[in-house]
Amino acid sequence: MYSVGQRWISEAETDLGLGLIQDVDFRMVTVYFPVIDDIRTYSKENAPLTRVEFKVGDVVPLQDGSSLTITEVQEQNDILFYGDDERFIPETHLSGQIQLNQPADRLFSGQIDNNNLYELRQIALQQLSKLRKRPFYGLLGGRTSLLPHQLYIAEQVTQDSIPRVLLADEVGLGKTIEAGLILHRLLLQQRIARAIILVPDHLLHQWLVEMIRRFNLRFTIVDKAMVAENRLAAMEGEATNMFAENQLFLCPLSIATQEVVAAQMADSDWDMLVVDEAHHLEWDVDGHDQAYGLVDQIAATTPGLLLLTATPEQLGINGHYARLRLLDPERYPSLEQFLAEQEQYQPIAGLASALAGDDELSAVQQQLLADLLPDSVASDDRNKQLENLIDRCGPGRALYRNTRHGVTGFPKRLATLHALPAPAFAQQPASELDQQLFPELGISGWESSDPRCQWLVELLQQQKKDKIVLICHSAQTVLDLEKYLWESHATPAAVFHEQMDLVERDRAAAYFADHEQGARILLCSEIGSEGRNFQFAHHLVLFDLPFNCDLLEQRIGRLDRIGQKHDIQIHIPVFADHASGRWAELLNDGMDVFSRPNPAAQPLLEKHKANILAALAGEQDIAALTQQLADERDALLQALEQGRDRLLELHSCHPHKARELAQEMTITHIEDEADLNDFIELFVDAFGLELADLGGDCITIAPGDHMLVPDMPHLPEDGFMATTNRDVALSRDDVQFLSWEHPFIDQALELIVSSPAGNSSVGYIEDHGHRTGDCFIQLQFVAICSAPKALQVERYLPPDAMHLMMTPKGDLKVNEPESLPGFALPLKKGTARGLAEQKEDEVKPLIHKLEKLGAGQLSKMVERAHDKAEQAFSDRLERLTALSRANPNISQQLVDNVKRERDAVLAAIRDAQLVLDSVRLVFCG
Ligand SMILES: Nc1ncnc2c1ncn2[C@@H]1O[C@H](COP(=O)(O)OP(=O)(O)OP(=O)(O)O)[C@@H](O)[C@H]1O
Repeated sequence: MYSVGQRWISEAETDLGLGLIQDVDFRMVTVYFPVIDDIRTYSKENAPLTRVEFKVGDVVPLQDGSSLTITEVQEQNDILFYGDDERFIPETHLSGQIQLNQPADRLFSGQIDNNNLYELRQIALQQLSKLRKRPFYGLLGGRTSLLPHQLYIAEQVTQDSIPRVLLADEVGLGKTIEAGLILHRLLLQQRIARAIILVPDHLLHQWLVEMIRRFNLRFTIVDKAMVAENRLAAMEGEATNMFAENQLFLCPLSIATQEVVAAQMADSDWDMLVVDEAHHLEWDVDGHDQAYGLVDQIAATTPGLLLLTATPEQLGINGHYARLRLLDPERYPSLEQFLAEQEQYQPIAGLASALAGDDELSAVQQQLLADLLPDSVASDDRNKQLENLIDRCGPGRALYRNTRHGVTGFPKRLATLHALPAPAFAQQPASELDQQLFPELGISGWESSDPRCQWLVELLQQQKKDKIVLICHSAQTVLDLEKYLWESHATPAAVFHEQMDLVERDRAAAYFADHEQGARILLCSEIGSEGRNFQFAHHLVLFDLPFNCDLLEQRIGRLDRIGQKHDIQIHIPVFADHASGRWAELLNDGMDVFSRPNPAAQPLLEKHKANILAALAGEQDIAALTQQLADERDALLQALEQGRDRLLELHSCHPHKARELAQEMTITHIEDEADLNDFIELFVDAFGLELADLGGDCITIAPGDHMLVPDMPHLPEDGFMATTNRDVALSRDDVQFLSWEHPFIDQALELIVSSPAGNSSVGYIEDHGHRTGDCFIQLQFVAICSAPKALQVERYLPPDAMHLMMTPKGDLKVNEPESLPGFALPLKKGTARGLAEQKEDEVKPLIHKLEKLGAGQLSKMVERAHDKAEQAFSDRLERLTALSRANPNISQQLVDNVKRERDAVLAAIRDAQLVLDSVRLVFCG
């Protein structure tokens, strides 16, 4: 078969050009590829090579740069000689640049793909088109349950431009997941490439793991070693920006605020900045902290900004305003205006609720609607009116907050106060608040006389096997308690406090999480009260109570989060007749902070701070104050529920739409799962990978011995375990969750459509009603737009642009591949080649004719896509323009951005080209 000097082409890597056989032995064949000036050695048995033979009429380029129009072909000693009227050239002299990857060229030069590969290519094209058109593309591939409130936010904020929003869902409702969904979608759509996440130090690894495990997003951690290396390089005169090498970074706040790191970070270009626990960014009229300054600086030049906090007002309303200002400076020009607006939401919320509930509008509400939305008052569409009202007159488009009230399905919080006698050290007069609330601080050996310690031991005994999280104010208390439990009762505890380094903290959390061997109790200082996931436990001990209701909410939120399956038992040991006992009573009976997240609590604490402090010190009647707080709490809650919070709820999650979206996505996922399983089987088979069924909906995919493409990205050397079943993926971290959005599948799709694999094929059908030997010609065209992917032009002009089929009788079928009478069956390669050669003279001109016909359809296709895109953009623009007139929520810059995007999309559509993607001849057998 193979002879030295012959020209062959690699079927899998056609971009290598025309290869020259250099050596053949009894087992191997060696081919030199001039284009890459390199050789490849293949086993003779199954080399993916095709012999290249040109024919009379072909024009071929030669090594000397000239070309030859072939008029005669001769063969001597297995080598072809091509001649025209003047010369005869051996095939060795042909240029190596020749690339036979066009479908028709491949078909008639014998590079005929297996029918399965052709089918696979069609599936890949259709699937890519389907994915690109999906409004929720990028939100299905995460290893997450499809929760309506999260999907709604992620879809809403990524629809138009790159989001700048405050994700302020109550604790544990999934802000990290929402941020992950948003990042995943934007990265997949290539609308962003460079992102940095700033996190409190103790949440660094949790973020890293969540991003990889759930979204396959690999972030580079900025750590001390990286900073030291950068410093060293600078000292050696090789200064570089440490953020230049990679695209996705996770940086602990303590490192981000170091001068040299902050400077390099601010000097880098980012597409997205994410800040977790953003309430720590401190701002006041008089100044701000370093972290706020850094975020302010980066936010000014970065298109996307996500701030995450469950307790936006934890450090005061001013700070909340300042963070909103970072997101949208034009919407929030001054603190005074912001505070004034807070007072005016009630009538708007009343109107919004009436519209949402389809209630009859009162005369006052009708007038309000006319005043607020003069352009949509006449509309019958209540949904639209509601949307417009929330858009234009709500607390701002930058703020999203889901609450348990809206999301539902959470377990109960059951708090028990345990009044214990105050030990002697706690009865000393204490002027400082900290001394009153945390009397053990600074007292050595306190644990031996503190009844809370013995009480804790008893609690551990009572709860038998259940895990317990204990949170207290200080690291020293944690250490003392650990010692006490171990030395007095041989009870090991996991500890988590600020004096441990990050690795030790993660190890401690893992030790506690371990079901079999782990500790039963985790002792945390206040740093354990933020962000961490301890929902596998349902007993929480609040060993002391901080003077901050939002902080308490954060503590309880460690257990009361998505995934919690039990009611949460909150145990609160306090001292009777003591500040700690009085504080617990005020919190429980006055402000009601333990039974549910209570938005009225922190404002009440701030308002009555002086009286509360006096009551703690025993200088004021506690019963009267408790009653006053309870009365005001109910009134404030009612006002909030009827005002700001109601608007926020309506804006953050339209329950009906959110449910519909989640349902649609669930159905799509089920369909996807079936399609994807078929695709994986075909792909693995066609590309020479190994697939094994492990049972329980799990498979392994591994490299095979005869891979079509030697190095497949995202395919580890020893393969990987995977599942397409979301429930299995959610319960098993050791298997990858394969979806159409998984990088391995995404790469597989790209690999198929960007290579010639499957673009020329021959098959046959039985039971066709035609003469044996007749053939159907199938041509698939793709639309190519040379526009950045970020513009997502494919939403309007999907790649699988047109399918043409000519029947043996000469009838033309447009976009009806299913009208082929029967499923095309594969032929042996030799038979397929013979049939294609036989029909070449007849079919080649027909293919050219069909190609021209296809090209003629381009203008109509472009026109349709243009109209569709224009319509979509005009809806968006109309809304934005109306908003910007009526409400400062929308800046002119946003309108201009959308216009620019529209112009670029329309231009790309106008310049689209139609290209023949694949050809198949289907013979009637
Ligand atoms: N859609 C989901 N599917 C599966 N698990 C989820 C989902 N959403 C959230 N979780 C899990 O619920 C827990 C809480 O989620 P997350 O950490 O995102 O909440 P959060 O709002 O950021 O919490 P916090 O207010 O404490 O910072 C985490 O363990 C997370 O992995």
